[in-house]
Amino acid sequence: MKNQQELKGRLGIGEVLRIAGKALQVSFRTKSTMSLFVNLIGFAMAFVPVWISMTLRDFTNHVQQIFQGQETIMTALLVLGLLILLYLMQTSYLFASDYYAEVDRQRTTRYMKKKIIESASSVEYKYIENEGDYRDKLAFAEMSGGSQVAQSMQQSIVILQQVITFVSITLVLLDVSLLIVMILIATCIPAVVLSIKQKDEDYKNKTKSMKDGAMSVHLFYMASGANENCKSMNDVRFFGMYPWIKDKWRDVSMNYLKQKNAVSRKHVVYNSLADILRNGVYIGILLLVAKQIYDNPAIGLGVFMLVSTLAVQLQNATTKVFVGIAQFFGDIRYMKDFFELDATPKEKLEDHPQVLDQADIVFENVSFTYPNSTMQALKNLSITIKQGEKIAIVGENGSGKSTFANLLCGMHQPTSGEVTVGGLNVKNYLASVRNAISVVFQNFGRYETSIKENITFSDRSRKITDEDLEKLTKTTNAFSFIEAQPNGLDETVGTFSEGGNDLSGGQWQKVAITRAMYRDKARIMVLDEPTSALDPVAEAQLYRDFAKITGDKTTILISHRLGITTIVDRILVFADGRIIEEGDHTELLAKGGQYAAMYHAQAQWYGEVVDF
Ligand SMILES: Nc1ncnc2c1ncn2[C@@H]1O[C@H](COP(=O)(O)OP(=O)(O)OP(=O)(O)O)[C@@H](O)[C@H]1O
Repeated sequence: MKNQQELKGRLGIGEVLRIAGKALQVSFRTKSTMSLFVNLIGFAMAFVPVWISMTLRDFTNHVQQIFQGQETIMTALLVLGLLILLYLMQTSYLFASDYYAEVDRQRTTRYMKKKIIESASSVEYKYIENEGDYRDKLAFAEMSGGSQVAQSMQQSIVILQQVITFVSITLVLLDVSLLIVMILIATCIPAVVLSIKQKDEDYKNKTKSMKDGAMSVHLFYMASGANENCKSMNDVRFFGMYPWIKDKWRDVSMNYLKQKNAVSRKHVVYNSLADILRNGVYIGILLLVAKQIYDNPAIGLGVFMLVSTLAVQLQNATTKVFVGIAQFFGDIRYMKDFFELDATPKEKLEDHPQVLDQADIVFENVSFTYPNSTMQALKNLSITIKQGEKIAIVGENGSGKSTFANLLCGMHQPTSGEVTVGGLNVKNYLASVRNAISVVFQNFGRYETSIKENITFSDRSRKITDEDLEKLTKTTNAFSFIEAQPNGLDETVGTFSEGGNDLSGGQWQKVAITRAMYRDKARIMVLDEPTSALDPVAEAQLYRDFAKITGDKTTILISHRLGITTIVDRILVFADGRIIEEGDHTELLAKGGQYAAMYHAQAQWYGEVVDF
C-alpha cells in the first residue's frame, strides 16, 4: 500500500508548510462565527490563570495579615470577591469553548462526509472500482485526515492561547526564581518527546492495520446484517456460515486489537513515567519554596500559594504548547492523505454537452486492461455500429461483454485505441456521449425512495404526468405491481421504507428498464442482461415489446438467452476479449461456429427452439 511506503520518507519543510496553509484555510471556512468569537475571547482568557494565581497569593497574604492582626477582614473579602469573579469567568468560558468545540466537531464531520461524497462522485471511475489505494484513502479520510484538517484552525488557536498563558506565567514565576522556571520547563521535555513518538507510531499502526480494521467491520456487517449493503443474510443463515464468519472475524479483529493494544500499552507506560517525573519535580519545588519561606517568613505564605498553582499551570501550558505544535505537524501526514483525495484525477465533463444528431458507435483497435490487473479484458477490438442498429452481444462468462458496455459509457477509458460516438471521442466528450446513452447496468441501482423517483432519475429535466408515466410502466410490464402498491407510483420502496416495503428482484429490474426507457432523448440504449431476474412470462413479454421499448434507438443488448437474438439485426459473439463471429441469427447458425454451438446447446435444453 502506498501509504506504508510514504511512511518511510519524511515530508520536506516546504510541503509541510503548504499542507498546513491549506488545512488552515479549509478549517477557517468550516468554523462557525460564534466559535471564532469564543476563540477570540479565549486570547484574553489566556491571562486569567496568572491573574487567579496572583489574586490567590494576595488573598493568602491578606488572610495571613488578618491572623497577625495587621489588617481588617474587608480587604480580604474584596480580594475574595475578585477571585470568585475570576473563577466564574473561567468556568463560563470553559463551558462556552467546550460547547462550541462540540459544534465545530459536528460541522467537521459533515464537512468531511461532504468532501468524501464530492470526491467519490467526481473522480475518474476507475478509482472507485479498481484502485484499492483510493478506497484506503477514503476510509482514512473518514477516520482521521478530514477531521485533522477541519480542526487545524482550532488546534492552532489553542496553541497560541497556551503560548500567552505560558509567557505570562513564566514572567510572574521569573520574579520568584529563574531556577524553578527552568526546572519546570525541562521536566516537560519527556512528555513532549513521547507525544511526538506516539503520533508517529499511531500513524504507522493505523496505516498498517487499516485493512484488518476494514475487514473486521465488513465481517461484522455480513453476520449482523446491520448494514443495508450486506444482502447476504439469507446465504449466511442457510449455509450456516456464522461459525466461519465468527472465527474469521475473531482472528482479524484480534489481530487488529493486538496491534492497537501493543501501541497503547507502550504509550500508557511511557506517559505514566513522564507524569511521575513531573509530579516528583512539582513536589520538590513546593518543598523548596516552603524552605525559603521558613528561612525568611517576610516573603509571606502567598508566594507558596502562587508557586503551587502556577507551577502546575506552567507544566500544563508548556506541555500543551509543545505537544500541540508537535501534534499539529504530526497530523500533517493525515492531512496530506486527505488533500491527496481531493487531488485524485477527476472525470472531465464538458460544460456544454453537445446533442448528438447521429450516434454511430466506433471501437477502433480498442484494448483494455483493468487497473491493478494484468489480463487484457478487450484485445484490439474494432467494430462499427450504425445509428438505429439493434445489436446483441453474446459470449461466455468473462469474455468482455460488460467491459465493452463500460467503455462505451465512458466508465473506463481504453488502454489503447479509441471509442467514438457520433464522431466524438468518448474520452474527451464524456458528458455529450453519456447524454446520448441510456443504460441498464448488470448491477443497476435500487434507490430508497418512491418508485416514481426511481424511474425519473434518468432524466431529471423531463416533465411527465402520472398518466404518461403509467403508460410507460405498462410497456415494461411494471404497471401491475406498481398499481398494487398502496400509493402507486408514489410508494416508497426499499429496505428503509416504512414497514420495509421492498420490491422483488424482478420488480426492481422492471423499474430499472423503465428508468432506462424514461431517458427518451438518448440515441443509444445499452441493456446488460436486462432480464436476468425476470420470470419467463415477463421475459418473453419484454422481448415481444422490444421494439416499443427501444424505439429507434441504437440498441446493444447483452444476453445469455440466445433465442432472443432473432429480434436483433446483428449478433456479435465475444470470446476472450475479441469478437470472434458476427452476423445475423440465420448467418451465424449456418456458419456452424461458436454461436451455433451455444444456440443448439440451449435449444436442446429447452427441447424446442424459442421463437420471439
Ligand atoms: N473490475 C474489474 N477488475 C478487474 N478485472 C475485471 C473487472 N471486471 C471484469 N474484469 C475481468 O475482465 C474480464 C471481462 O469481464 P466482463 O465483465 O466484461 O465479462 P462478461 O463477458 O460481461 O462476463 P459475464 O457474462 O459473466 O457478465 C474478465 O476476465 C474479468 O475477470
